[in-house]
Amino acid sequence: MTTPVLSVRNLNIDYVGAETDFHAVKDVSFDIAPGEFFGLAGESGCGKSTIAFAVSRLHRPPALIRTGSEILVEGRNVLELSDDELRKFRWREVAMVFQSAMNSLNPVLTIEAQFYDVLRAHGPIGRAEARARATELLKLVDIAPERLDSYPHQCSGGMRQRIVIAICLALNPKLLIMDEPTTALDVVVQREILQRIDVLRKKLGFAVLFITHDLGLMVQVCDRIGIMLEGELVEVNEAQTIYRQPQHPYTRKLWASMPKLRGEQTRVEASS
Ligand SMILES: Nc1ncnc2c1ncn2[C@@H]1O[C@H](COP(=O)(O)OP(=O)(O)OP(=O)(O)O)[C@@H](O)[C@H]1O
Repeated sequence: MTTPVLSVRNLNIDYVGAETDFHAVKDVSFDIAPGEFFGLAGESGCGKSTIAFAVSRLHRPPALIRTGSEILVEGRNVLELSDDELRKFRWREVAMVFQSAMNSLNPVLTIEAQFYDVLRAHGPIGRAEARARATELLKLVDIAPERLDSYPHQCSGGMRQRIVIAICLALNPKLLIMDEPTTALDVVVQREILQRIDVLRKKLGFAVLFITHDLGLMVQVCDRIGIMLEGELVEVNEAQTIYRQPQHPYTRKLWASMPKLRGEQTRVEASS
């Protein structure tokens, strides 16, 4: 069997308070295979983002990962990495697109400079080489190279989001975490971006951890889906099973709370 790109084992996370602790993630375990598109769904507050931040080692106090929890990326425990190892781990092994990623670009730097910052932070690279690499990366997300000279405010929301995704792919990560990456965008742009990601992960081989509360969107793009309820992972199944034969009563309840989908549910497929 191939080693999973991500293996989460008995993950317990508390938010430590002055009086009491809040147990936000409760003994969660799941695997993501290389190249797999894996979704985590559940209502707001069920702990999805807390998991995403822990996997990228971006969690901050008061979040506290309990002893005994394991997060393995290709078999290596992320929770034991030193600061130096962490610097190499971020972007190279795991890259994360946040909820409001399109607003995370630096407004006073050109797109080229923002690519340069990431590329240069991970090894010596000249301006010309960085520009060539950035051009290549922009092409992957269907953006013309002239945009390298633009500032973020000169690009649309959907374009900025695709630029952030291209920056995330700059160092060929094995896992791309996307936490509600398209929530602020209209449905057409949202769909286009997810189609692009689907094409890219097939072409480049990275796996995706996709987080959203939109189960309908999730079944269209994911291979497998985990359903979370109040910090617990209550069901993990193939996307089609989640759609056609949901096993857990809460998964059925989630569907019942969503507007009815009409006709056959088909996967999002796009040509490369
Ligand atoms: N800094 C914090 N301090 C205390 N509690 C927190 C903190 N951040 C999150 N929580 C709590 O932890 C729980 C899980 O939050 P989390 O953001 O992971 O949920 P989520 O499923 O990602 O929600 P959403 O879909 O709204 O982003 C929630 O009850 C939230 O209120």
